[in-house]
Amino acid sequence: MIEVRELSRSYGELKAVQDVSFSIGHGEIVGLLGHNGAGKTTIMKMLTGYLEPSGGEIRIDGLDIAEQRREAQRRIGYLAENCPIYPEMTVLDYLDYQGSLHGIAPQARRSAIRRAVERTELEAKATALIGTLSRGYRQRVGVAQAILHEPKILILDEPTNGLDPAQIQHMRSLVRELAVDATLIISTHILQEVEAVCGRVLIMRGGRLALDSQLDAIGRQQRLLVSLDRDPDEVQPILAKLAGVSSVSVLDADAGLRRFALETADLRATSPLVAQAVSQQGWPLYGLEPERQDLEALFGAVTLEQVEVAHG
Ligand SMILES: Nc1ncnc2c1ncn2[C@@H]1O[C@H](COP(=O)(O)OP(=O)(O)OP(=O)(O)O)[C@@H](O)[C@H]1O
Repeated sequence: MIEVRELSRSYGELKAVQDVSFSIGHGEIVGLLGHNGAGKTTIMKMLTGYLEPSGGEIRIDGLDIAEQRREAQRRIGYLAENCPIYPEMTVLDYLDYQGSLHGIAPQARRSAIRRAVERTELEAKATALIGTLSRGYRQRVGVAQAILHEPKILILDEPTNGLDPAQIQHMRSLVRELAVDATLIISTHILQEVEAVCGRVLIMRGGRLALDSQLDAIGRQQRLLVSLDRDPDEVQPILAKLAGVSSVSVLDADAGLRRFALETADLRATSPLVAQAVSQQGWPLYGLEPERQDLEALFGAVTLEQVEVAHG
């Protein structure tokens, strides 16, 4: 449904997005995560055809966005980060205007607007001026605009940004409801957002795709964290050769202590082997524990500068 191959975008010297590839199937809800400036909005603008890539290819439903931009855009609904909304227009007038931009014929527009207003629960505010609405309602107007032409793909840039907890709950249930008959990409830097609604996560770091994983696979990953006061050059050859250990990397370092992350198929079997090897070397063992493997831990690990020192 969405195919992205080696996508890049530079702003002058700055490489905002570099060689990003992924494909997203029908009905998936994908969270695009990353710190500020990681490249999320730039990717979304390219996916929606509003920004030209410097390199690479995007296909929407088989259509090359560079060659069939209009056709591709008909399949996409987009809530931009700071959704440009006209404060002096009423909700209905704004949706009518957006409907015309989406190419919906005047006779079909009325029922499309009614449906979008119902789905976003905007009935009570339909005749209000947009400038008088709370942030939560304005976001709903943005979503209503994005779903007017019933797109197969919805791209929402920070849909809960600036909302209060009740509005966030409402937006989350709306997103889940929209996902019943559309493919969704949601950009956010809020991890709970992704955990609450997404099935898969793409994590960006410095313009590159650092991780692409199903959320249910994340809990199953097995890593053992070992805290030592030794150099990676010293530790790596010893730990990497232990039975079951497939890689050893430095997770972080603090006050002379390094945490090494060991990938292993069997945490239980590997732990005593590590303790034994460390003790045989005469190294003090400052910590030995399974990694807390939730999205937060994973996000921290992949967005930190991670130093890979070995692959067994
Ligand atoms: N029009 C522009 N001109 C120059 N640099 C830009 C432009 N738009 C974005 N950038 C830069 O490109 C990088 C990626 O920005 P982008 O907005 O895609 O990140 P983001 O992950 O969406 O961040 P945020 O979470 O803050 O919205 C940043 O360093 C940003 O400053």
